[in-house]
Amino acid sequence: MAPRVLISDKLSPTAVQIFKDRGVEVDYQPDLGKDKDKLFAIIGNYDGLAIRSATKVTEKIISAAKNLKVIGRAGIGVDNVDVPAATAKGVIVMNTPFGNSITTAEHAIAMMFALARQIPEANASTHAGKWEKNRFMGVELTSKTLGVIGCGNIGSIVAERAIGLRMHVVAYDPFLSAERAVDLGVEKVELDELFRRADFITLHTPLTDKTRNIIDISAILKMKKGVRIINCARGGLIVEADLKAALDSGHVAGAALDVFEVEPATEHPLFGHPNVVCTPHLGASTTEAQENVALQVAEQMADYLIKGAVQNALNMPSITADEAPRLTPFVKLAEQLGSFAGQLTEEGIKGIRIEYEGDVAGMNTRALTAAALTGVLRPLLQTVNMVSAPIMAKERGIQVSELRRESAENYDSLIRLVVITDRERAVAGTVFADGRPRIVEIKGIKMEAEFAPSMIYVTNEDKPGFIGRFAGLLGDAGINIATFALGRHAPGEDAICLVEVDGEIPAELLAEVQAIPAVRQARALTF
Ligand SMILES: NC(=O)C1=CN([C@@H]2O[C@H](COP(=O)(O)OP(=O)(O)OC[C@H]3O[C@@H](n4cnc5c(N)ncnc54)[C@H](O)[C@@H]3O)[C@@H](O)[C@H]2O)C=CC1
Ligand SMILES: O=C(O)C(=O)COP(=O)(O)O
Repeated sequence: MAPRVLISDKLSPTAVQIFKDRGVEVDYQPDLGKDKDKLFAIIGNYDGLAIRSATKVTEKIISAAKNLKVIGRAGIGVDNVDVPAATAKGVIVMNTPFGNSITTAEHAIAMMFALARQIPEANASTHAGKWEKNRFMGVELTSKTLGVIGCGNIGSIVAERAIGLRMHVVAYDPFLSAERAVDLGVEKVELDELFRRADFITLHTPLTDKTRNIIDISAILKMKKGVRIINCARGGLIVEADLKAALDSGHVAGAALDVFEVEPATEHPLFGHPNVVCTPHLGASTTEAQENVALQVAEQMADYLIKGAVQNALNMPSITADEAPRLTPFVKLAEQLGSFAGQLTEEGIKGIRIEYEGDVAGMNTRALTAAALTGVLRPLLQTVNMVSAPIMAKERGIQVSELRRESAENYDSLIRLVVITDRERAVAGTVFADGRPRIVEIKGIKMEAEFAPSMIYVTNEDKPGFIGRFAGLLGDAGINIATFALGRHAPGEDAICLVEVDGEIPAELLAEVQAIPAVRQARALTF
């Protein structure tokens, strides 16, 4: 069945077309995002949800999203999505990190000019036939200092444009390297210094617990009297009541706000203030940016739903569309090896080491490790997947490590999964030329078996007579053997057998196998 996507915010028709072209069923309801009850009622029908900022994807919505696999944000900020809740539920959250950044940077520059020359007020006055030439006196931007808070994609475009306007740019961003600052031509400073020196301040950080309320009254009091503030990032970065007080007192000469603490903002204490310029979250609203983000989000979501490719996900390693076909059998192998180990491990797992040997060591091992963890954890957590497995393992205190070797002894590629409890148990496998995963080693014993829906795994002492009795019990129980794989360390030592059977394995049969004197353990496994 074709995957189904709901678009719940206004997106360019390009997105609808791309979904259709790629074989994804699409339901375009551009106003639905505003109706959280309706969204809650219908979200269970969809595999994908494409949004902008109006749709709030809360934990409650995610809990009702029974089939959801991917949330695609046609834009940058994902503060309207409960990403931890999505991750816990195994839902990928992806955004389009560059599609609207130039447009948003241009809006910030436009807002800076609007403030400097009071363009909106002058425009309204002129339209009203007042010709108040003497009322409006602006300030020049040239030679002024612009403080950029958050110098990532958008902040650095704003900085470049401002330098072009002959402004001096100081930037505060803990993740901005000294080299990047030099390349951009900005001066990297601490936040207090930025507050002290800037004539204009523009915000370009995401809204996080660290950045929320970054501009409050104590910050404002560190700023120059007459500072002008521009916010085209997120409303929660500024304490709006503090900003109003500072505008009223004249400490802040002007503010330009594209974003608000509560949106849509239809009434607000700053509305009507003569020194405040407002736009209704228009930062990303140009034809070009909306084409970019719609096209990109639809391609990314369709690639994931149809081909398993992952791009620009915030909670899952990337898998490109090119590598997906080659990686897929190894993802399956890693998950099945994990599942094998997970089904056999009853003690608390302290750690998992995944060893990649040969060609597979050069592949996307982050994705493979996520798949292996999924397999290990599935017996405990039915809904775990590659998105949620790494965080679930971390929450359970399981230390995960990867080891890569360029060459493998007997195969082009080998994955060995080692589960560490009070001891270490290893299982290894490969993918043959037919694209099908095989187990090739269990506890250091070489053997070869395919993973099958119903299997019996037996460890025993290598003694004559065991196989005959074991096969006899299966025959007596009417269980047909499909394949039979054996391995042992050395004559008379530890031996294992992995048998694929048709149909389910009754518990009584397992108990009978377990009672054969040479048998150490007999377990039913499913893949
Ligand atoms: N008004 C609008 O329509 C739009 C608003 N935005 C907003 O702009 C934000 C920034 O977008 P990008 O530049 O693309 O993101 P980005 O991730 O490229 O850059 C954000 C920068 O903020 C920095 N940062 C993080 N925490 C910080 C802190 N505590 N103090 C100072 N800097 C900090 C990061 O190091 C990073 O360099 C988005 O998160 C989104 O909320 C984005 C697009 C449109
Ligand atoms: O991309 C972002 O972060 C934005 O804020 C743009 O929001 P929008 O898609 O215009 O609702």
